[in-house]
Amino acid sequence: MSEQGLEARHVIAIGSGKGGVGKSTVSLNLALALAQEGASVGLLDADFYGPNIPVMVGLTRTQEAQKWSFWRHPGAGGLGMDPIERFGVKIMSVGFLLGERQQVFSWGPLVGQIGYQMLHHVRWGRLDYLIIDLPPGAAEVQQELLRSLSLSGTVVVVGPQDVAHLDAKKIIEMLKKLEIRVLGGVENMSRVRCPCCGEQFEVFPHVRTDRSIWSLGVPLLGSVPLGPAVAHEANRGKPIVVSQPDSAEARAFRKIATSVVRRLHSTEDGESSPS
Ligand SMILES: Nc1ncnc2c1ncn2[C@@H]1O[C@H](COP(=O)(O)OP(=O)(O)OP(=O)(O)O)[C@@H](O)[C@H]1O
Repeated sequence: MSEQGLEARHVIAIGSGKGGVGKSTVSLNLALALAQEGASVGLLDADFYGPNIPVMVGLTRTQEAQKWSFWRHPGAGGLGMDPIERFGVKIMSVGFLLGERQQVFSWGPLVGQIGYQMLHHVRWGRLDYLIIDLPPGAAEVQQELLRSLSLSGTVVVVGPQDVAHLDAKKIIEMLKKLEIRVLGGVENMSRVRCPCCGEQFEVFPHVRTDRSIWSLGVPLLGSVPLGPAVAHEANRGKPIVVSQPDSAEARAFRKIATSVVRRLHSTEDGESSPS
């Protein structure tokens, strides 16, 4: 799709019902896995309340912004803004424009405008995929942002807890109402992998299928185990897909990338669910 500054074949938003389930981790590692396959990839961190992608790629801004500047579209006499390239992915984040500890309380009315600006007034160049990390939840802010985007589809990230699925169902209902396609779900931190023997086990009680998002016919794109290295590497600014490409977690992210591409090229909905 091509509209003003953005020329992307596919724009994919990553959402979650709850915070902390790994939405940014999935967004980043999915973008990197697609880039490793030779695609031209952009990543827009639109998580207004917790823009964590900069930290996860080793970039932080300490200086607080005094006001939000609206820069103009590059083609309309404005300068536009360049994304920052890390590990082969072009990145733009709310976190590049605010201080790391800066809290903004009144995003509400501006979200649509800022979302549009970060999408269309940034010099992304030609992209195969633009991945968008949404704020968690299904409130007015998320709806406003989603309305301002022209999406190929969405991916919903869930944790292994009953309540994570309960909240994720709300975002799926919201996407249905907005007539936005759900490409599938990612189950993150579903199992813990023992660093000594590699054996995997569940920490939380298994979510009953009828209470899970899979009961809504959402296809499972892949499951990522809870691996301490994912968090350690992210804190060092080195995403796991880049720093430990042979790990079980990196392999899981690459499998998710393959599933996403497959889903983009299929028109069918409602596939497999986890056992
Ligand atoms: N599979 C995993 N194994 C271990 N740690 C993980 C995994 N996935 C994510 N984490 C860690 O969990 C924490 C939360 O992840 P992340 O920031 O991606 O969540 P989020 O859903 O985007 O949160 P929020 O929306 O509240 O910002 C981070 O410290 C991250 O490194």
